[in-house]
This record gives sequence, C-alpha cells and structure tokens, in this order.
Amino acid sequence: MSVVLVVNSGSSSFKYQLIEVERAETLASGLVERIGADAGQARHRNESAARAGGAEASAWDSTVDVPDHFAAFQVMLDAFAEHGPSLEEHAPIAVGHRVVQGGARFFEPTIITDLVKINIDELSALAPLHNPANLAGIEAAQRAFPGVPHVAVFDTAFHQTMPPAAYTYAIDREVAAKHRVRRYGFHGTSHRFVSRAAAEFLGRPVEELRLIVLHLGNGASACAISGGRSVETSMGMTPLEGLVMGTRSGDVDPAVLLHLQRRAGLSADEVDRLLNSRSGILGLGGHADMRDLQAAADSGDAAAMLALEVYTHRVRSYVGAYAAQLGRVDAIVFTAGVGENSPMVREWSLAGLEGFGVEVDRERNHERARGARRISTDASRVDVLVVPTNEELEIARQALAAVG
Ligand SMILES: Nc1ncnc2c1ncn2[C@@H]1O[C@H](COP(=O)(O)OP(=O)(O)O)[C@@H](O)[C@H]1O
Ligand SMILES: CC(=O)OP(=O)(O)O
Ligand SMILES: [Mg+2]
Repeated sequence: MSVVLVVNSGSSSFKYQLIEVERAETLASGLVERIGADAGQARHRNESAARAGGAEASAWDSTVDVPDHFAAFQVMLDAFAEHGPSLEEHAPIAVGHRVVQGGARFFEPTIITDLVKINIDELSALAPLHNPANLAGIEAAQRAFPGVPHVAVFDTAFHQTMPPAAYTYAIDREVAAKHRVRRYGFHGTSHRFVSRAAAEFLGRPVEELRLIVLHLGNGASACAISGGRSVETSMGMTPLEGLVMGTRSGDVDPAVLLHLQRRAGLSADEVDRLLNSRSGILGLGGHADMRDLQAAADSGDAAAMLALEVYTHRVRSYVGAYAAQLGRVDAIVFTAGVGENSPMVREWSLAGLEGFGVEVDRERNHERARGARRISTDASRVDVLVVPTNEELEIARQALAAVG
C-alpha cells in the first residue's frame, strides 16, 4: 500500500490529507488557518478512527501559535502524534503539492528539485497570490519530511493542451510574448479528475466524449474537454477571469480597471483587491459563501437575488460558448462545493436550454445523494451529471506516478 501526503498550501492556511492511494482512502485530513495572525486555528481528523466509529475521539480542533508555515507543519506533526494515525505506521512515500501556476513550463507532475523551486518562484510574477504560498509550503514540508520525494502538481498542467486560438489574447503579440501574457487556466487537477470520473459513470471511454465541466467552488471555472483533453477554459492568465466566484469578479471589461484608476483614484493594488477580494457574490450580495447567499435570497434580499442571477447567467453563457466550440456535447458536469450541493444553481444555470437538448429533471436535481449521479431527464439529449471532485486524491495519484 502506498501512502502519500498531499499538501495544499495557501497564503494564510494550509490543508493536508494523508491518502492510501490504491484504496483511494483518506487516513487523515486537516487544516491550519490564520498562519501569521495572532491566534492560528488547527483542525485534524483521524479518518480511519472515524470510520471505525469513534467520531468524537477522532476529531481535534484547537487554537495554536503559527507565526509561519514551518510552525504550521509542526502543528500538523503534533496532531498526527497525538491523535493518529501514526506516521511511523503509515509513513508517506511521497509528498504531493498543489502548485497553482506552472506557466508554459510545467505540463506534468514534477519531482521538486532546487531548480524546480527556482522556476516556481520565478512564475510568482504570474500568480502573486498563489505561488509564493505554495513555495512556503514546499520549504516547510521538505524540512518536515526530508527523506521522501516531493512532487509538484500544477493547476495549469491539464490546460496545456489548449490550442493557440483558445489561449491567445488579442493584444500586441510582442508585448504579450515578452511578459508571458496568455491564458493558462486553473483547477486542471479537478477538471481532469472529474472528466475521468464522468466517463467512468457513463461507462464510455473518455477519448470518445465531449464534456463541459463546471467547477463551482470558492474559485470557479468552466472547461471544455474533448477526448479527455482540455480545449478551452474560463480562467486566464490568473484565476480571476471567467465565472463569477465567491469574492472574484470574473470577466469585466478591462476598461473598467482603467476607469477606476483614472476617475476613482484607486491604485493598481486597490483595483487588484477590489476584483479579487471584494467582488463576486460577496460584492454583489454581501455573502462570499453560497449557502449564506441563498439563505439571504430566500428571505427576499433583492441584492442577493441579483447576485444569484448574475452568477447563473454567466455559467449559462459559458455553457453555450463551449457547446459551440465542441460542436457536440455528451455531458455537462457539475462539481465542487456549489456544483455538488446547490440544486438551485444547477437549475438556474441550465434554465432555457431545452431547445439545445438539455433537460434537468427537477426531482433528480433535488435528490440528496453521494457519489456521481445523473440529474437530466431520460429524454434529455445531453446528460447532466453531478460528479464529486477529489483534487487531493488526484494529486496523490499523480505524485505516486511521478515517483514510479
Ligand atoms: N449545501 C450547499 N449549498 C450551496 N452551496 C454550498 C453547499 N455546501 C457548500 N457550498 C458552497 O461551496 C463553496 C465552497 O466550495 P469548495 O469547493 O469547498 O471551495 P474551495 O475548495 O475552493 O474552498 C462555498 O461557497 C459553499 O457555500
Ligand atoms: C486557482 C483557484 O482559483 O483556486 P481556488 O478555487 O482554490 O481558489
Ligand atoms: Mg476545493
């Protein structure tokens, strides 16, 4: 049995899972939040113990002192030592790291060497919010687990198959080339996993299928997948473009940014914060969390209602665009926190597409079930599916494959 530790390290938090890859079983999961703040927060769950029935003893929650990522890793090691499972008994043979921006340089899971770290650092220019945090997590993990290979799995890798027509922005090509301005796309690990899982559910080889995958989580992106390869995706040079997200605007006329700088006197950093942190459903409806937004809309809050309408209108536009690019659609697949759990978002997003052969079944859409399922009517020409994503398992699998 091969055990892999998966690390998803963000600027102020990191999440981890210890996974037995062949059995696709999570042995432990946890997160450390508010790194660098006065009081950090840690959560750890011994999943094997939970499955064995000790739900209370298996979960641990605490306020901790975590000035930096090294301290956060120590908190994780302490949690394993105190609450299990034992890292001696289930020693990871590799550590898999989510790295958000791999640029045009990385298209495969990559064993992390000093040179790879230099490259990831250098790519920070194209992902200033993500890559430095990913790198801090790598440094800390290498110190905590010095004896095993560390593997970087890039969000951008799956989208390296996009054709130039899809990834090129129509701006002066010399300026674009000099600054590596192009679309890279993100959430690739999830889009890859979900497209394979959808094919398995449909009982057909992924090579035969044309799919539209809608990853609607905190960040959100759509992906057109033909024969198992990404041919177009909604995120661009950074994870800001495309769909409406929790706090990110998605598409806006680029002239809006200039207008806000020239007329409203905002600095470039202020515009950055506005679009990345104070927009999306938070900016429109006052809630970054879809559950809270839906509750507000249910109680008659007009701003929350409009936020939901803008959100689902945008999803529908991308579905139409990607259907046109694919020429034929076998299935539309919803995934991630919102996509897996919100019947309302799924229904509204595909409303009015009956003329294109897309018919959501009301009852199936509202069924609460785990695992992959079909929510379209039997008569629907296009299958509409809900398929849970598992980025951590996909990272563990790819890390294991990379170390042989
Ligand atoms: N039952 C639900 N109904 C509607 N939205 C939900 C539900 N459960 C989770 N979500 C939403 O999913 C989003 C988080 O998605 P997730 O994929 O976990 O994000 P991330 O991994 O990017 O943090 C939040 O907006 C949350 O409100
Ligand atoms: C790349 C990205 O947007 O990731 P997340 O959804 O985790 O924010
Ligand atoms: Mg997620």
